[in-house]
Amino acid sequence: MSSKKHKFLTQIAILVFIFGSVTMGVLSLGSMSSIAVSYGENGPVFCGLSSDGSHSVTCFGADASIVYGAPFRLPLLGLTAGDGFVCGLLLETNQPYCWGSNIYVKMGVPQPMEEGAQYSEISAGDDHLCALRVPGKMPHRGISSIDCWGYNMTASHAFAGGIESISAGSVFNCGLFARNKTAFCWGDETGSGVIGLTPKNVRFRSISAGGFHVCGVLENAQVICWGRSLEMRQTSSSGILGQGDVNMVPMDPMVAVVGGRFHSCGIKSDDHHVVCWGFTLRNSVPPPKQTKVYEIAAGDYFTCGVLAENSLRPICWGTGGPWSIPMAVSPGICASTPCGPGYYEYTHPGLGSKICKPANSRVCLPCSVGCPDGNYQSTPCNATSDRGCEFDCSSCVSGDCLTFCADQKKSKTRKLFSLQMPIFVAEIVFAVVLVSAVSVVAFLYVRYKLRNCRCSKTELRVVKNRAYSFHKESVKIQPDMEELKIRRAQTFTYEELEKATGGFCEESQVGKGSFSCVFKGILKDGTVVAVKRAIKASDVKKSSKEFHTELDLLSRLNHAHLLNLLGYCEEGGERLLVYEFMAHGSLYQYLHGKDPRQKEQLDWVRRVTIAVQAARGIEYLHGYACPPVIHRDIKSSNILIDEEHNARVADFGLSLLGPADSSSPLSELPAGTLGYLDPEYYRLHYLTTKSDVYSFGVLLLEILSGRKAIDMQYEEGNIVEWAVPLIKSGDISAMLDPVLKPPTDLEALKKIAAIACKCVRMRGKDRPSMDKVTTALERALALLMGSPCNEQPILPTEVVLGSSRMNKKASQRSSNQSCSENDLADAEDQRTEYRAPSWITFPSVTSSQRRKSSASEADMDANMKNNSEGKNVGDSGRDGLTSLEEEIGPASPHEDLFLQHNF
Ligand SMILES: Nc1ncnc2c1ncn2[C@@H]1O[C@H](COP(=O)(O)OP(=O)(O)OP(=O)(O)O)[C@@H](O)[C@H]1O
Repeated sequence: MSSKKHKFLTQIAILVFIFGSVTMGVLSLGSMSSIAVSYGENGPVFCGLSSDGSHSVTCFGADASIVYGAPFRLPLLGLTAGDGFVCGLLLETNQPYCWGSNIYVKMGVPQPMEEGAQYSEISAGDDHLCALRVPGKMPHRGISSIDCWGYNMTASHAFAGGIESISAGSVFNCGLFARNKTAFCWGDETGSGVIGLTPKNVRFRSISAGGFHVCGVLENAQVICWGRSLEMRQTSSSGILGQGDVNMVPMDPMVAVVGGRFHSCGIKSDDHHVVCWGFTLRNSVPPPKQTKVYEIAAGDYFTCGVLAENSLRPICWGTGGPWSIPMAVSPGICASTPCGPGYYEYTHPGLGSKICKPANSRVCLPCSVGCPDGNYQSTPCNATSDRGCEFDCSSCVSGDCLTFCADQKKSKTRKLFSLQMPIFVAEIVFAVVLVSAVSVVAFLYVRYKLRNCRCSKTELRVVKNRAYSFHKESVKIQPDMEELKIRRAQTFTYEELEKATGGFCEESQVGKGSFSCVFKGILKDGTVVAVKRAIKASDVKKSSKEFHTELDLLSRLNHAHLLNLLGYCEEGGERLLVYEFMAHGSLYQYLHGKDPRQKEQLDWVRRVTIAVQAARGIEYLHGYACPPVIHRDIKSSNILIDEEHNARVADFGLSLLGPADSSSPLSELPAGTLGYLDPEYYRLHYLTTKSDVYSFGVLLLEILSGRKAIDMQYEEGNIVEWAVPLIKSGDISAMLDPVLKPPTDLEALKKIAAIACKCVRMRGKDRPSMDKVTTALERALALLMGSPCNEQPILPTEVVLGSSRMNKKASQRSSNQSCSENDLADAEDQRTEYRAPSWITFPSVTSSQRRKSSASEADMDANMKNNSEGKNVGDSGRDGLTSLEEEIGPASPHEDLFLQHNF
């Protein structure tokens, strides 16, 4: 092979490899990107690769050694930056070239570790640079090499398995394995405190290191962060830093994240807007609102992005950097293979594909997932363009949407008018003539009929009264109609839903409940939905109440683990609710369905994850909805599993709005499902949020044992009566689902069983509140997933939930503290420490509302202090079901009514 050809093929191989890593959107403090932000004594410097295809770099900022040292004649593939220096990967040789002033990193090409070594990606930390070697150039197959230069870092590292990308933090580095997409980190653990916290067995799309933390985008596009930034809370009291905790990640799905010193920013996947969290310096410029970006890169306290518009202008925020950057930069790094699934090829309307120099190379950008609120997807993402979204004119909320729809309506009307004017006029004339003729005939007929009619005074009064009562009725009807005008739910016609479900045919039926049948349907725009059709009940009033309660509740509630109501239809006695379709049915189907393989699929981690997610949904109903909502029918058939295998709490048909003070009882006729029903509520009609806690406890036992709540094929048919004594005797293996192999360490499941026991206590006030249950379950899940220590519950919790929890004290506590303390008790002590502020997790409620709710729980807890909360599960003799009569008195006279109602 000629050397020219060899060089050409090598370059293709390099570009192919680069494509694999770069398109994953790994940009950060030091990762490679088309833009980079350096920081240090002289302040931040922005560098960017030109968008004209020259691959030349230009820098802006106060540090002259970087601005004037930039090798603008050398074409670069990508950039990365550290403290006082910037590096680029040379397009021709695939070797790093650094410039600026940092005594630890050599300027110019860093000495290659091996003669002729070529690199696919570079990433800079504070005082070091790491580079990932091109696999073809490595001596051993299946071994990846990463070379690092700089302070305490100069070494060549070999890793078993392909590495997809690397990202450098302040004094550490992380990488992502290509095969199983798990993260690994190495470097100075004492200085960073990040390495030991790296989550195991968690699959990432991309990771991105910041100063002392790392954030990663999970496969479901949720972001989790881990690291030591919490300790900077101390620094904040000195007045240097603003508030914020980088571990408290917004719930929004994202396509990319970057890490700054103690903050991170991400690009939201539905609208590509920037979202930032964590510490920022006081008086810093906030991140841009409602601004779409293609790419972002962070320095220490300064972050920049590339505007997603034709100008491709950089935009920056934070502290101290250059604000005006008069250049157009490339929206990403050039790759030589076609964009893979989930990516599209960027084309600039003016420049076309001139952005990339190597022949047949292109910039691949990640497809957006979903559309912003109030929009629907009009076109899917394809090889050359992102998905398109259009305003949904049937559910306009924003001003933009209203203007757009009004304009559209106007232009449609104008078009229609000009095309159909003559027909229209003829139709109107015809209609007027017809209506006049009918009116005249009707008038003459009525006059003829009434000619001999004389009303008595009594008759007149009756007529008057009727008129009055009609008026009264219409007055009463009005608010009901108003009630139906729900902000988010859309109205559907019966015909639309009939079509969507193939005429409600048997094949499309996916489930049946006591009040309804559930059908799978496909709407006109291709959205797959579940249509819940109310069974025409003889007691119409009751089912109407169900219908309206559910509508009202669902349209107001908003949480990742609640089932979203999309719309409704009420026509001619038919009542239908339209929900998101849950591709994997219900937890009940998994646990007790006919196919035993389904049950096996739910391994322990999956089961506990579902429990945690369901707990979060219920916790939201209790603690964040205002007034609190009591579900009243928590059971496995109401826990649905979505496409991504996340749990969603469904069926609010039996929900009641709770009293504002969640500890005060609501006397209602008991409703719910046998086996899950809180004995206190059932017997005394004493309904609080703790009734849901009881049902949730039963659900936990069901998840652990794989048994139904009531299963008459066993001698002991009631799950609580069977499982609780076994757990209390310490024989947990006897109650675990025999279908699954028990985990090697039973500790986590023991903890969950203990939580379940507490939930099913006889007295509501002795049961933990849902937020405590959630926290305890999350800690158990962390343990199950093999977190290094369950003192750090953030990682697996975040991993699974993609949500944010904060752990104020975790980093302050000594690391040698026991990992096996009673979790629920711990959780109770640290309740406030793990609580994410409501604006992140639950945007529909204010934190003050949350605090109020927590306070009322705290009051309750104070009363409970002398109770069994602090006791070991095993020593609470009063928990036994045999003490039911003694504890809550005789059965209520309404018991029969309850049975009729439910069964
Ligand atoms: N959104 C959905 N997507 C997919 N399947 C669903 C959806 N909603 C309900 N189902 C299926 O339909 C079944 C019946 O649901 P439904 O809410 O009507 O009754 P239920 O909760 O099982 O019983 P009950 O009404 O007696 O409480 C569920 O168990 C589930 O299998």
